[in-house]
Amino acid sequence: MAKPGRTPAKGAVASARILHDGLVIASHGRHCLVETPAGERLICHPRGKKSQAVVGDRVRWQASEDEGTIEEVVPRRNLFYRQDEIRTKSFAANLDHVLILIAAEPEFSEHQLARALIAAEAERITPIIALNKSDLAEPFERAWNKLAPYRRMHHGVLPLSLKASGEADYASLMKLLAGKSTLVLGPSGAGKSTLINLLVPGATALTGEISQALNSGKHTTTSTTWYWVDEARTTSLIDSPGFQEFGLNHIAPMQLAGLMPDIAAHANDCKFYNCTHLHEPGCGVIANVGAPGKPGPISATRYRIYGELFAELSQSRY
Ligand SMILES: Nc1nc2c(ncn2[C@@H]2O[C@H](COP(=O)(O)OP(=O)(O)OP(=O)(O)O)[C@@H](O)[C@H]2O)c(=O)[nH]1
Ligand SMILES: [Zn+2]
Repeated sequence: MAKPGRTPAKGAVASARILHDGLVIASHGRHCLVETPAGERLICHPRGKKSQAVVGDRVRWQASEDEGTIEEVVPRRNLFYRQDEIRTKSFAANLDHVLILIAAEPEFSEHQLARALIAAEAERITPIIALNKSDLAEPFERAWNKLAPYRRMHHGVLPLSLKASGEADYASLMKLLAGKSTLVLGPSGAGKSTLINLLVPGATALTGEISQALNSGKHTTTSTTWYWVDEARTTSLIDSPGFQEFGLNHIAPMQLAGLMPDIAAHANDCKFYNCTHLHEPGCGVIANVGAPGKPGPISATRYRIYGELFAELSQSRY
């Protein structure tokens, strides 16, 4: 925000009653940082419940003193969120991709990965899985093998070594991400900061400035931040914590199979139209689950995750 033209916008103060376009690039509590089409940034407050915005939202705002009020949130094309028994947490809106970054080390949780992929499918957001630290040969091979079912699914897996081959990784990431808005998620230690700093030099410093602006000088971290990768502002990365405890309470148990592509591929071959794929005779899913020594199109682990999630989501409904 120290960049010329990017200070909280004094120039944005205009006569009242005029609505301006803006993009929400960070939020903290109820207020957010809004960027104007000219690249100026200012703090805005929601007018009421209906104008509560999240990062990635396009908004219409009105100037007030040196700040603004959000008068309207433009209808979203999608909203990536998680939901547990207690609360709903929105990560970001209007996304093209969710990039899930995991690494050879520390070992990742397949359960957590499966949950994030399901949440992305539910909002029709294209997921990308990247596996970092390919320089750690042995753990990488183990993780790569564990990802076999995901490599076979439509999204594939992108191998990275962000520290060892930054330049090559920059090129392969940009090939996928150019012109798109991508939310980056990942467990702690996978290399999320390394990735963001590779694509957005100075991102860490920028985050500090943004959270200071939003918290009136206090040093607390903002939960979600939008970064432009290019000067022309066509490619963006959104950094958000919260890969852990990925609640899927917003998804109905009977929706689940359709959101897991390897299971969905066989879910229409069942004898009963309302098959839960848990125990029914003539189930096309069960018939395609692999067993030790007999790999099937659906991995035994993926099928187990399906069953566990089905039980969890059935329980949370009552
Ligand atoms: N061997 C190896 N280490 C890497 C690679 N990329 C990142 N690291 C290291 O992994 C550690 C974690 O990287 P960060 O970028 O801080 O990870 P993060 O996901 O942001 O982690 P949190 O800050 O805990 O959320 C650091 O010590 C990095 O130097 C890589 O390609 N290979
Ligand atoms: Zn079935």
